[in-house]
Amino acid sequence: NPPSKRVTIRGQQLNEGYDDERHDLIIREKEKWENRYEIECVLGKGSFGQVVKAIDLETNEDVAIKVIKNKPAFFKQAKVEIRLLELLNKKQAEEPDTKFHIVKLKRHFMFRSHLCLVFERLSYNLYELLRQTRFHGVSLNLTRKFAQQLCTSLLQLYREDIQIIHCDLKPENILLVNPKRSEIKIIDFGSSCQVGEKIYSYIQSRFYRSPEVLLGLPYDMKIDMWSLGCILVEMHCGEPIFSGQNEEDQMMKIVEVLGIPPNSMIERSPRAREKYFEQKNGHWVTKRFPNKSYVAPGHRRLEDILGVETGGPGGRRAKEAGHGATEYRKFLDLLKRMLQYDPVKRCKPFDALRSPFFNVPSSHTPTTT
Ligand SMILES: COc1ccc(N)cc1-c1cnc(N)c(C(=O)c2cccnc2)n1
Repeated sequence: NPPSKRVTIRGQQLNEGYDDERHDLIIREKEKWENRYEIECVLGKGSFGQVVKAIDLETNEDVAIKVIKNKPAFFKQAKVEIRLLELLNKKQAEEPDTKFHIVKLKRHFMFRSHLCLVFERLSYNLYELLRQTRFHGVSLNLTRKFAQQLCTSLLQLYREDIQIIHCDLKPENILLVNPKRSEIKIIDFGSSCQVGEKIYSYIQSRFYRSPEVLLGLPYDMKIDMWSLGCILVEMHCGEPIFSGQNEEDQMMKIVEVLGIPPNSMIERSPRAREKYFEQKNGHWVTKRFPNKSYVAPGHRRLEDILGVETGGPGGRRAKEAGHGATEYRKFLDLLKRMLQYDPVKRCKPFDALRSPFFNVPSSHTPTTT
């Protein structure tokens, strides 16, 4: 690294000057790594490190290289991601006709003390797609296509021989394969684990965090189904259904729509009494939150959020083909089964895929945003 690019902390160079102060590798465009990857630019940054755009000169493929921070904790979690993705790749290779809708990890290598994961390069994520709609949401038909692919993906993750919990499903972690098509893939298994190997209790991005995680209860793959329900409402309405500013606010926003959680969940929860609920006349009620106004529990109806009888979200889909009350009722029924408080009652991917919401003659489903 030329002296200008070298970073020193108290006179010490970080990783011989290759790393910046956040333990990320300093990326220099046009560099060639491992005499194979021509580096173009940084696509994005995350807590794990950064993603760079590159060309694999050996295969002439466009790739995305996830460059993990040069820190033990991130290295360790990335090794988990590699193990899980290699398991999924193996199953995909054994079952070429099975749809996984999960990003393909091509290989990994060490470079200047950074673990690097080489992925097929995908296009932009569903949050960026929502931004393109000025956060008005995509059509019900496109939402249905995303829903079917994501339910299919969860079906594979739930399998007895896989049992992977993604733990961070959100629009930013779902990427279009091609900017002009509706095919999507799930990325970023950096927070994932397998059932029986759960080590963290503080998981999932807040807006998509399941009730059982908010309550500090045991969790399993069902937490991803909760996140999926939240994502599907957001994809069609344009904004998150539960946009809590902190965990208390998150729970309250869920209570506004779904009412008070089941007694069995509250009574088993170490956090419930401390953070969210108290008993009054033998019933569980929400704690008073000063300077906060919430709709009474269960009084913000999902039917109204979707605009089932009123022309869709904000009435913006009135009279639009494929957006009648009948279609919305099917969508509503599926969402109510995904957004069940009790993970035992929450629908499984196998049942979700049999929802009437997915029975639409293909000739009627033009894809528009
Ligand atoms: C256009 O693609 C991207 C743009 C921005 C960012 N941050 C990532 C990507 C991108 C593209 N292709 C991919 N395969 C990936 C990933 O697999 C990925 C991204 C972040 C974390 N983990 C995996 N990420």
